[in-house]
Amino acid sequence: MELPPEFQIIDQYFKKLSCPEALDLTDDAAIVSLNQNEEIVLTMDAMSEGVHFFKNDPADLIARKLLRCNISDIAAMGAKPYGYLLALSLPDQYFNHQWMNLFTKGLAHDQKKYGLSLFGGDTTKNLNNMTLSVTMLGKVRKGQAIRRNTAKPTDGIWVTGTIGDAAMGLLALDGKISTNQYFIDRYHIPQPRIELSLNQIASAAMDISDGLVQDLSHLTRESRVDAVIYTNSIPLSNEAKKFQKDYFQTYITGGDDYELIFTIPVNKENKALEESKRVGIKLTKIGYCIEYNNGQIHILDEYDNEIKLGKLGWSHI
Ligand SMILES: Nc1ncnc2c1ncn2[C@@H]1O[C@H](COP(=O)(O)OP(=O)(O)OP(=O)(O)O)[C@@H](O)[C@H]1O
Ligand SMILES: Cc1ncc(C[n+]2csc(CCOP(=O)(O)O)c2C)c(N)n1
Ligand SMILES: [Mg+2]
Repeated sequence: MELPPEFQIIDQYFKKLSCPEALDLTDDAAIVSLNQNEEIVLTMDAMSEGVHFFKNDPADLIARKLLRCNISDIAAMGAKPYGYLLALSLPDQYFNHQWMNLFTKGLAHDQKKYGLSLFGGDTTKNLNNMTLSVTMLGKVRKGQAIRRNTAKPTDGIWVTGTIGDAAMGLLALDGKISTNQYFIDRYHIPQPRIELSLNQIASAAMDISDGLVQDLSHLTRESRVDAVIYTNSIPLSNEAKKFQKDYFQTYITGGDDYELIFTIPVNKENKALEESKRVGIKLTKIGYCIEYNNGQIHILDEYDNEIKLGKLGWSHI
């Protein structure tokens, strides 16, 4: 399958600047050896006003989403968060006690929750928009990071939690559906699945930021498998079930989920379900991998008819 434009730019211009640790700029994070037993996982996610969040969103929620999007990439690699660097580029109006105090309260709240600390950063003025950027470090036992490119035909395809709630939150905040606090909370406060330890269970993993189908297409392309997924199996919240028919494409292409999508060999499914029980995170099998034919994803409805989508997910360009 063809790369979305954003990823064509990365592939064409930035890949040639990268080192082996960068994994060809095709994964959620880079992996750098720390010592004999550990590796450092490195990722960076930026957020801009009007693109990732709303200018008037409460500062503590902006801060928490910023950390959580990055933590989600660490979780996608099967690593645990260690610390982060923070770059702020803000218009004048945000450099005041009220905004800074609330923003740093949000950071402090999630630092505590996820056992993180701040290593450093940079603060600049921005003449136009607010842009916030985090570089996050995680740690993982050597050789245990979970890559995107290691799924095999017959492996099951699984997701954590429920899909599509945050995309509905965005519609609610945009006034396109009536206001719904559950969806809005799912948009503002992602739940990175860091507690889940799938290191010796999953054959490949990534997080869903751009939309389930598009992100799965990265996993299939990199792993050189195709995928079959069933619309009926995609886990929806009780709220989302109320809207299902009209908004199904939004659920699977809207993004902002920060759930994990991963593959498991069939003989390890029981182990995965034990881990799910241990941490209290729901895992759902939505399909399976088949032999490679261009990394295609076949989406089958309840009658086994294949659904074709206009767009697979979010691309910035
Ligand atoms: N400007 C850039 N320079 C170098 N590498 C980049 C750049 N932009 C993206 N990358 C790399 O390209 C890959 C894909 O980036 P992307 O931000 O889409 O990550 P993702 O994990 O797929 O999505 P998300 O960050 O939303 O979870 C990553 O390896 C990332 O480090
Ligand atoms: C105000 C507003 N408008 C639109 C969206 C939707 N959105 C923006 S970026 C993105 C993908 C993840 O980002 P990235 O690929 O940069 O990590 C998604 C789903 C939003 N969150 N807020
Ligand atoms: Mg990611």
